[in-house]
Amino acid sequence: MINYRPFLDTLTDTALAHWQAPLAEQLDHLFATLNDGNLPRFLKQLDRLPVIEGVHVDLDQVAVSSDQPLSPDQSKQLNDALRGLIPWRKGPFQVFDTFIDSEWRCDLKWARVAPHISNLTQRIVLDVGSGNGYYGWRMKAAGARLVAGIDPSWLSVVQHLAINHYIQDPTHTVLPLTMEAMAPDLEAFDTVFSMGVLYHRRSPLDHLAELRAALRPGGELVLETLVIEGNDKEALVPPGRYARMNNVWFLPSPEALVTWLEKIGFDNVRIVDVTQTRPEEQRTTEWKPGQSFSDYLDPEDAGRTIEGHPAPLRAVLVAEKPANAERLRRYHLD
Ligand SMILES: Nc1ncnc2c1ncn2[C@@H]1O[C@H](C[S@+](CC[C@H]([NH3+])C(=O)[O-])CC(=O)[O-])[C@@H](O)[C@H]1O
Repeated sequence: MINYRPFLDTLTDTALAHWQAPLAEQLDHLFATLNDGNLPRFLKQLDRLPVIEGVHVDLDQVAVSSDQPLSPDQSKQLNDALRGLIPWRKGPFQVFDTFIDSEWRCDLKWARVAPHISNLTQRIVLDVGSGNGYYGWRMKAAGARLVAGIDPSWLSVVQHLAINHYIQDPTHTVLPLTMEAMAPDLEAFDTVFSMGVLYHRRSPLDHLAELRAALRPGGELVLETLVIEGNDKEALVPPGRYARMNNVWFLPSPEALVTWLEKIGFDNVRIVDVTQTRPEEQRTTEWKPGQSFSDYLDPEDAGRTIEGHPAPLRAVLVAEKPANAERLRRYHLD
């Protein structure tokens, strides 16, 4: 249903060549057994995207423009098709004369992350929970050779296709996979990002082990997640919801996260940023109507969520898989 062949072809002659055949088979099986009415509905929006000539791409701004101004018909078709893929949680994107003002200002997170990571030039990157691939474009702008985003949300997958419809880059994709469903132990990526995913996992240590298994020895993990203030032994398991999300499991302190990473076999673990989420970064826009960050906080106390938990605080950690890491057994806990 989605042609991943151009991406699969880019894996030839890379450290991911051994992933090509199993991934192709996994995607074939996924589409052969798929029973999801949303995907065809989302894909229909791609057919409405107008043909536009003379496209220029600015990946730093995640912007596409054209030599020629768009005709009123082209502008309307473009805007209608992109609005057909609302809600846009991640962005922003400038798509010719349409500015997708997404719920999240992902450029703000990228500005917190980018100064602390290894140079991405020519690196092969995995972005776990990539959403619609906003960060992948920033990684490509920073020189990455190949970026594989994975995200189980079909809307995110199709939003990526809408943007890549004009950028036309086969070396950046969003695959409809969870981390758990990805081929285990690829041991091939130079950098693995997991941003905004750890707290959604019931077994966060298994998630860290899976991330480690995807990295080549000497590769770098960039981990971003919700945290709490506390000592190196503390983590919050919020009873019920957290900031109205019903799938939040573990919010460790940054120091506890360091301990978890070291226990799973990462070296040189560093906490490089801790930032309180602010309403400027996550808010309702016309591209994501309905409730957003401010509605998730206690109206009387912005330091608390609506449920009374500590308000969202996010940390970025960077860690290395030891260069001489031996293949560890399943779950890497031994
Ligand atoms: N098991 C899983 N495996 C892979 N992806 C998953 C899984 N579970 C959920 N997701 C996906 O992870 C993303 C979490 S959002 C972070 C997006 C981006 N990284 C960001 O940092 O803004 C959370 C946030 O908004 O903070 C969603 O797109 C899920 O579909």
